[in-house]
Amino acid sequence: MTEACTFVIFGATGDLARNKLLPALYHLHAAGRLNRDTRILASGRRHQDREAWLAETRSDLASSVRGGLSEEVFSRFADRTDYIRGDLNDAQFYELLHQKLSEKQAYPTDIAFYMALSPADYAGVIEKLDQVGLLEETKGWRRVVIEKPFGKDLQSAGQLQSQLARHLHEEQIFRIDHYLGKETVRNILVFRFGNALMEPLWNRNTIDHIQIIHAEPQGIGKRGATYENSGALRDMVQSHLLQLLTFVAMESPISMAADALHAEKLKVLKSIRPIPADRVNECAVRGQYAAGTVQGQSVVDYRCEQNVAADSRTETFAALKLHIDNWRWAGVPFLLRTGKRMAEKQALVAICFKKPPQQFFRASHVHCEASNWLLIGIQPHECMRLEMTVKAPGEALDTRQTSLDASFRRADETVNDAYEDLLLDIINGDRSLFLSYEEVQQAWRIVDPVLQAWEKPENDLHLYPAGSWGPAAADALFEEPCRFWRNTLEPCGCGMGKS
Ligand SMILES: NC(=O)C1=CN([C@@H]2O[C@H](COP(=O)(O)OP(=O)(O)OC[C@H]3O[C@@H](n4cnc5c(N)ncnc54)[C@H](OP(=O)(O)O)[C@@H]3O)[C@@H](O)[C@H]2O)C=CC1
Ligand SMILES: O=C1O[C@H](COP(=O)(O)O)[C@@H](O)[C@H](O)[C@H]1O
Repeated sequence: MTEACTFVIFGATGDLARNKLLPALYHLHAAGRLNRDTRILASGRRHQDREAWLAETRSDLASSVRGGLSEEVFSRFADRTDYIRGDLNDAQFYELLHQKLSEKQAYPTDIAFYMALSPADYAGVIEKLDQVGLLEETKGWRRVVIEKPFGKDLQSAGQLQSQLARHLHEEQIFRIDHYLGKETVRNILVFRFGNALMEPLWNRNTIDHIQIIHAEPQGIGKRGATYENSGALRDMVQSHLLQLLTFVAMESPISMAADALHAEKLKVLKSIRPIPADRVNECAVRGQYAAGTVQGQSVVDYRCEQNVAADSRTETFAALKLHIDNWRWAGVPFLLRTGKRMAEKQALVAICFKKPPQQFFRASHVHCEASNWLLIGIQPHECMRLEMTVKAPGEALDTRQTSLDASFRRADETVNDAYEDLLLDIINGDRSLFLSYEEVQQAWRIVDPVLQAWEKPENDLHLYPAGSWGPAAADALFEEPCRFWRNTLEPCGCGMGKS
């Protein structure tokens, strides 16, 4: 049970709120994790009143919540909620909001403001909240949740940070990256730092390269206008994939407290070698989906999606090769890849170990010697799976791949969605899984040269058919012939024994 507080959601009619935040709050409510006095004040433009907003919310939840919607649970959830309609640019809206939040005993005085908005709106909303006194902490705490991306490049992130710092102190700012709330992602920390076995292997001596992959069959839905200003590099790589990289690559922190984690993650980001402007094409590949078939459904070109320019050069696919210049990782490429309208949903970290120094069993392999892989499946399948070479039964010394699975969930255990755990952290004031500004700044430093190069029309944009694994050009990021993208958790083709 958490302490009573008020959640004000700006953008409660948008994609994030409807698909992630409200389901997470519903689940927390259903599980008895929200204090009975906790209240949710949703705000948006599209719906006239609470009834209209609630009807849509009910229908959204009915199609998304685990185990199906319970009318009884929903009715009590609805009792916690209210809706306020208004335009973010209208000063009067904030007066109304202030009045509502001051209604006697209606709202707990500890308030979290959630910015489920386009990044361009954050600073203006915070300034106006301050103008009407809603950020004063005299009667209770005020926390502001900022969604990614924090700015659109290094310079705008700096401006946003200065604007926020005028109204908030750092402990009030929760820069959220929902990937850090995912169960397997947090398990990376336990797997690495809770097992003495892994540490001696976790470095350049045994690891050949590391892949961090996110693929999704979905397109951009109704987010065309937002996505056109973003693209895959800003939408996924600058935030989620680089954060995953920090968990995989960081040194052991002195504790799991926020400051200690931030410090180690920051060291990794600072150690990433800058990509020189004239070498972007060697280290980065961008793509855009063309019409195709995804999971049996025909889909249109990205350029034919709603609110997308007919000549758009926005990337829906990005792949990047990075190097970390430190003692542990020198010479180990980190390959990051994300795409929309890909063949399957797949988020995973694939760690490829070096091959044994002597190839005793070469004759038994079809394509090339097998490597050991550690597959960290984030979604849809959560796993920690080590692929090993073993002897195939029979007279000859033939080999095959098998896997050791370190399952971390019993069949009867359910797992919270990332947003559920992160919302609890916000209520509890725990910032360890939220980002420091310095981390955001470093992440922009890494992607900025690529963003700038991609603004130039002469730099390649590779079209890929929807339903594929992206443009073939991304294969060229591997320097050696026997390296390949791990698209799925299926055992890899190499080293499966004689065919
Ligand atoms: N969608 C996702 O899966 C994820 C999104 N994010 C981040 O969350 C943020 C929001 O994204 P998303 O929900 O997809 O965006 P949407 O475009 O779907 O939603 C934007 C919201 O802002 C509201 N809004 C816009 N302008 C105004 C205005 N002038 N006055 C009042 N309300 C306004 C809209 O209200 P209305 O519709 O009523 O006009 C809508 O509720 C982004 O920063 C995104 O990067 C992060 C993780 C995942
Ligand atoms: O932040 C974002 O993440 C989603 C993917 O999140 P997941 O938890 O479903 O993997 C992505 O679709 C969206 O474009 C991006 O803004």
